[in-house]
Amino acid sequence: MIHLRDVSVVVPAQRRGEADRALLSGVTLDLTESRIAVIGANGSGKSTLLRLLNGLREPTSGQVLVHGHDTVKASKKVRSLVGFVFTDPLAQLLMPTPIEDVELSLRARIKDRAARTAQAARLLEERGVGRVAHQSIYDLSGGERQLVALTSVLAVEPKVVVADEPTTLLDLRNKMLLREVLGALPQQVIFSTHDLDFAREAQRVIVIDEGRVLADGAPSEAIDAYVGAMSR
Ligand SMILES: Nc1ncnc2c1ncn2[C@@H]1O[C@H](COP(=O)(O)OP(=O)(O)OP(=O)(O)O)[C@@H](O)[C@H]1O
Repeated sequence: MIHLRDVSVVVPAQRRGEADRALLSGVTLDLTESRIAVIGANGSGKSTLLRLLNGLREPTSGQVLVHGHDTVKASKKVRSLVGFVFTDPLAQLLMPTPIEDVELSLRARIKDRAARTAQAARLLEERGVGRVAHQSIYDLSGGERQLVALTSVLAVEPKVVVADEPTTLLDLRNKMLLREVLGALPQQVIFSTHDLDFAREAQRVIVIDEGRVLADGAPSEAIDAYVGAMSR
């Protein structure tokens, strides 16, 4: 459960004479549903919103609470509660091979090395990427990489998974597979997407426009509001 209270994110002017720039303005949201999609035009503020949810970005004003923990004051706790999946898995895969990457995620919970390796192998197997466990991450397909990144994120057993356009770089087959995998997770999943069919699978859709919430509610109504706004 995540609550945003009158959150704004403002970046200071880069040059003299320029105004400060608000990336998000006065956003208040109670994120309680188990599947929430965030949609909006390029540059509308979707990534900025999602990054607030695990403390990757701090609000300039207002507050973000994750299961009661303030993302600024309790950033370490919040990062353990919220796993973040990036559009490009290479942005988050830190180790040369999948098995090492998942092992790294498991380091805090499993001290014994052999047990950790065995668990990493089991988790990769469960996600259908066991056969590439020892391959270089650079030799994996985009779909395999995204599944490995997700395996590493899930290895720390977060309560919430936040995914920033997780299917954008994937082909149709892998898009479908990842949608299925995310759909089956027991965790709360909050994702941004430009794929309106994917957004329709959520219980709730939030439309961001120029840093503000333009619409928020059942998928069909929120998507209609978005399409209407984009057609104007
Ligand atoms: N650190 C920053 N400093 C200045 N501007 C920034 C910063 N981070 C993001 N922006 C700007 O804020 C706006 C919103 O960016 P954001 O990445 O949240 O959009 P988005 O809705 O996720 O876009 P897309 O669909 O293209 O991924 C963009 O115009 C971006 O250039």
